[in-house]
Amino acid sequence: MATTTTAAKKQASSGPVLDWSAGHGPVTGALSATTGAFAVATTGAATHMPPGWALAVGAAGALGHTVIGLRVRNAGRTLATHAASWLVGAGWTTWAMTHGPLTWAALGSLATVGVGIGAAARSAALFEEAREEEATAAEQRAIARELSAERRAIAAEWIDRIQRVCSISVRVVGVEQWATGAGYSIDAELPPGGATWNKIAAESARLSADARLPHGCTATASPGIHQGRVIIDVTTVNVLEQERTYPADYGPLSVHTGIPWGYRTNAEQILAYLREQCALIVGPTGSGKTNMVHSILAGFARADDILTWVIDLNAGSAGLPWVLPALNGEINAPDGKAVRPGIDWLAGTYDEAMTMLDTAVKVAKQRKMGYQDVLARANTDLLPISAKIPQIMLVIDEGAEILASPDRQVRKLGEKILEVIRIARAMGIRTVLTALGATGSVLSNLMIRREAKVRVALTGGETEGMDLSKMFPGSRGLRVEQAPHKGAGFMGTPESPAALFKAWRILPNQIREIIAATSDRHPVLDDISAKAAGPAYARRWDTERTAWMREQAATATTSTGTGTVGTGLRLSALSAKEAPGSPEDEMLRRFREQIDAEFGTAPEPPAPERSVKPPAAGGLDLSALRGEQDSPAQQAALALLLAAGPQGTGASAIARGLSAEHGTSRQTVVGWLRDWVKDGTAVRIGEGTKARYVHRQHAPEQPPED
Ligand SMILES: Nc1ncnc2c1ncn2[C@@H]1O[C@H](COP(=O)(O)OP(=O)(O)OP(=O)(O)O)[C@@H](O)[C@H]1O
Repeated sequence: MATTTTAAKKQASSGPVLDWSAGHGPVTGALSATTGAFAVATTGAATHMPPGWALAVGAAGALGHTVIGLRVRNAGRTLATHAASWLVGAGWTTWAMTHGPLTWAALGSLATVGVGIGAAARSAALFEEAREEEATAAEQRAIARELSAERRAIAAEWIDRIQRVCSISVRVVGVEQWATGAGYSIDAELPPGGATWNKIAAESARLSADARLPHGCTATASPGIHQGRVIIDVTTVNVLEQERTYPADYGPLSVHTGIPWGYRTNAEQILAYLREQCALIVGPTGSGKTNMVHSILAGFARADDILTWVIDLNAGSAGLPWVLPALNGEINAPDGKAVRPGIDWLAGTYDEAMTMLDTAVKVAKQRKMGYQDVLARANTDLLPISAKIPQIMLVIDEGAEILASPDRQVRKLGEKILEVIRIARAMGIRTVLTALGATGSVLSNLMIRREAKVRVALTGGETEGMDLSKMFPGSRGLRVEQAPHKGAGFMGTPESPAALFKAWRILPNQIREIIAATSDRHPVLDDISAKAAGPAYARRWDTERTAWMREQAATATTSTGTGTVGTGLRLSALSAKEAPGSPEDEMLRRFREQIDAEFGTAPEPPAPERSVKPPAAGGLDLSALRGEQDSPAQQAALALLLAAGPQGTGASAIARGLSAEHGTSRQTVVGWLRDWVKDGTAVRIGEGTKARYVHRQHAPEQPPED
C-alpha cells in the first residue's frame, strides 16, 4: 500500500511517464493514439484546460518519437509517420477541446483520424520490414561476393597454372572450399581436342611445386562427372603432420555404416566397411601400427553389432589395454554395474588362439545351418548382421607373420585363419590381419588378395620393404616419402581408392574412457552361435585361461619396478604371487561371474570341454613347457641369448634361429625368456615390442634382488 502511494506520488511529481520507445502495431498504435486523444480532450474540456497544451504535448510526442526512431535507425518514412500521428492527434485534441469532444463531428473525425493513423502505421511497418529484409540480403550478397571473389581468384590462378604446367586450357566450372579448412576442389572442363584428366594427374608434383604448396600438400587430379571434366583436389594444410587424437565422440557405430579408421589429407574421416571385407594392415616396427590397432579396436568397441576377438601372440599387447582396466575393476560405471572389457575375447597364447579359431569355424558352420530360415525370409545369402546376431571381428596382430611362418605349429594357426576367411564371409566373421612386413608372401595368397581389400600401409618414414604397388595394385603415384610421419601412410578400400591417410593417436586414458562409455552397448553372442561356441567360449575369462594376463602384468611390474606398465595401467594388484584361492583368483572368479550375470555373454556350460589344468603355483601355466626343460632346443636358445652379447635379442629372433633344427614356436621361447628373467639368467631391457633380453653375463648391471 505504502509502495503504491509512493509510486503514485513520484509519478505525480515527475509528470506523465512517456515511453518513447514503446512498440505499437498499426492497430494498437492507432487505438492508443485515438483513445489517448479522446481522454485528454474530454478531461481537458471538463477541467477547462487551455487547448494549446494538447498541441504542445503533441509536438513533444512527435519530437520524442523522432529522436527514438533515429536512434533505432528507422527509415525517414517511418519517422514521418510517427511524428505525423502525434501532430494529427494533438491537432484534433486542441480542436475538440475548443468545440467540445462529445459531438458527432468530433467523434466521427476522431474515428477517421484513428483509421488514418492505423493505415499509415501499417504501411510504415511494412516498409520497415522490407527495409530490414533488404539490408540482410545485401549483407549476405556482400559475403557471397567476397567468397566468390576468392573462388574466382583461385579459378583464375589454376587456369593459368594448368596452362603453364600442362599446356591445357581448362574452363573452371566450380571451386569448392572444404569445410575442414584444409584445402579446396576445382571442377574444370577440359578443352575439346582429346585432353584427358590423367594428363593433369601426371603433372601433380609440378603443379604442387608451381602452387608453392607446403610440404605434404598435394594437387591431385581425378575424373570428373564425365570424361571431359576433371576434379583437382588441392590440400593447403598438411594435416598428416599434425597429431590428432581419436575423436572424443564415442557414439554408437555399426558394421553397416562403416567404422572410421583415420583421416585423409582433406581432414575427412575414412571409413572401413567390413561386413564382407577383411583387412590387412602393414607397418614396420615404430610406424604406429600398435596405435592404429587400438584405434581400430576403439571403433569396433563403439559398434553395437560387433564382437571383437583379438589374437596377439606378442604378449597380448594389442588387446590387454582393452581388458585389464575392466579385469582389475579400475573403471567404475556410474550405476555401479560391472564394466565389460572393450573386446570380447583375448588370446595371448598359442593354445587360446587355436581355441578361438576353432570356435570361429564352429560358429560360422552353425550359423550357416541355424539361420537358413532367416536367410530365406530376408531373401539373401548374407546373414543379416544386427545387435541380435553380431558380426565377429577377429583381429590378429602380426597375423600375416603367422600365415608366412616357417614354424609347423604356427602354420597350423595360419591355416585356421585362412579357413575362417574362406568360409565365414556370409556368416558375419571377418578378420583384420596386421603385418610387420613380409607382405610379398601374404599378398601372393589368393584368399588374402580376394577377401582383404581394405588395406593400410603405415610407412612412418620407413622406405625399406614397402612395396606399395603390391598392396594397392592399379594405383599410381603413391610414394612412401609422402607419408614420413608416424601413424601416417596409405589406405585403400573398395569404396575409397588408395591415398594418403593418418590414424588418430589414441592413448590409454581414451581407451579406458571408451571401455566405460561402450560397456553396456556391446552385443551378446546369439544363442545359435553361443551353443556352437560352447564352453570354450563361455569360459574364456576363467582363471586358468587368463593367468597369462596376470603373468604379463606381473612381468611388466618386475621389469619396470614401478607397478605400472608402459600403457600406464596400474597392475600392482596383480604382481603378487598367487596360490589357488588367493584374492586374485577370487577377483577373477567374481569378475567372470559378474560378466556372465550382467550380460549373459554365453550360456553356462555343463562341464568344460577342454581339459582344465590348475594354474601352477605362482599363477603360471607352464604346461606348454612340460618335458621341454633343458631340452636341446632350450639349450640352443640359451646359446643364442649368450651369443647375442650386450645387444641382447628377442623371442622372434631366437625362434627364427631354432626353426630349422628344432621348429620351436616363438611362444615357447617367450615362456623360456620369462623364466630366465625370473631366475636371473637373463635381464629384460625395454618395453613391449621393443623388449630385448640380455644374458646376465652381458647385462650392464644386475637388477637388485629382493
Ligand atoms: N597416429 C599417430 N599420430 C602421432 N604419433 C603417432 C601415431 N601413431 C604412433 N605415433 C607415435 O609413434 C610411436 C610408436 O607407435 P606404435 O607403438 O604404435 O608403433 P609400432 O609400429 O607398433 O611400433 P612397435 O612395434 O615398436 O611398438 C608412438 O609412441 C607415438 O609416439
